[in-house]
Amino acid sequence: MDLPVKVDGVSKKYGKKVVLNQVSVTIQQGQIYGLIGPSGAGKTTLVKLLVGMDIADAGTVQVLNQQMPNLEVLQEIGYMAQSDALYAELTAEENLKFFASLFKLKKAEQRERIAYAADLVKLTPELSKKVSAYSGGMKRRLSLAIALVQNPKVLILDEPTVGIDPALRLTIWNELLRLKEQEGKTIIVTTHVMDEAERCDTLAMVREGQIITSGTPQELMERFHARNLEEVFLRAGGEQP
Ligand SMILES: Nc1ncnc2c1ncn2[C@@H]1O[C@H](COP(=O)(O)OP(=O)(O)OP(=O)(O)O)[C@@H](O)[C@H]1O
Repeated sequence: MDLPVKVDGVSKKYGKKVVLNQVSVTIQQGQIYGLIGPSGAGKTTLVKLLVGMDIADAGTVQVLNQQMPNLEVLQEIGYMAQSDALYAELTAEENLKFFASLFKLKKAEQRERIAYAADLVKLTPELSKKVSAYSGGMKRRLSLAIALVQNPKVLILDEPTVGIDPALRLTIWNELLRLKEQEGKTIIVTTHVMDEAERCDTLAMVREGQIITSGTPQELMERFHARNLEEVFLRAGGEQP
C-alpha cells in the first residue's frame, strides 16, 4: 500500500512552548484523513510541516516519499491555509491564473482546471470581481479553488468550510469524496465540525501537541462507548459528557 504521508516522531517548539510532541502519522493513498482537536492543539502546525512551510525540531516528515520541505513535491500538494493568501487588488480569475501559472500546466489544461475549480465553489459568475470586493466566505471558496487548481495528488485543507453555507459545504464534501474515490486523491483536512469528521476515513484527535487517539469514526465510537463523535471527542480528552 502506498503511503503518501509519513510523519515519524515529530516534535516542534515555538520558544519554550512544545506545540507538537513526538507525533507519528501514516496516511494511505485515497483516504480522507481528518485532524480534530481543540483550538491551539497543534493541527495547523502539523499541516504546515506537511506542506514544508515550517521545519520540525525532531523527527521526519515525508510526503510522496520525499523529505519535506521539497519544491518538487509542492507541485503535487494543494494547500488551503486557514487565513486566505489572496491578492486583493486582482480579480478572482487573475488570482486563479496566477496560482495556476506556478504549476506545470499546459495552457488548455490551465483553462480547464480554472473553470472546474471556479464552478465547484460556485464562483464562476463572480470571477471578474476584485477579491477586495469579496465576502469572507467567497474568499474561502476562492482559496479552495486555488488549492484544487493544479490537480494535486495530495490535498491539505485547513478548516476548508469555515464561513461556507451548508448547501455549498455539502457540494464541496461530495466533491472531496469523489476525488478520493474516483481519482485516488489523498486528502488531509482539519475541522471542528463533527459531521465533517464523520466523513473522514481516519480521524486523529489532537490534543496538546499529541495524537491521543485515531481510527475510523466507527472504531472511535466503539472504543469510547460513544453514540457520536462529539462524545468521543469529550471522552478522549478526559471530559465526561
Ligand atoms: N509561529 C508561531 N509562533 C509562536 N507560537 C505559535 C506559532 N504558531 C502556532 N503557535 C502556537 O502553537 C500552538 C498550536 O497552534 P496551532 O495553530 O497549530 O493550533 P490548531 O490546533 O491549529 O488550532 P485552531 O483549531 O485554533 O486552528 C498554539 O498555542 C499557538 O499559539
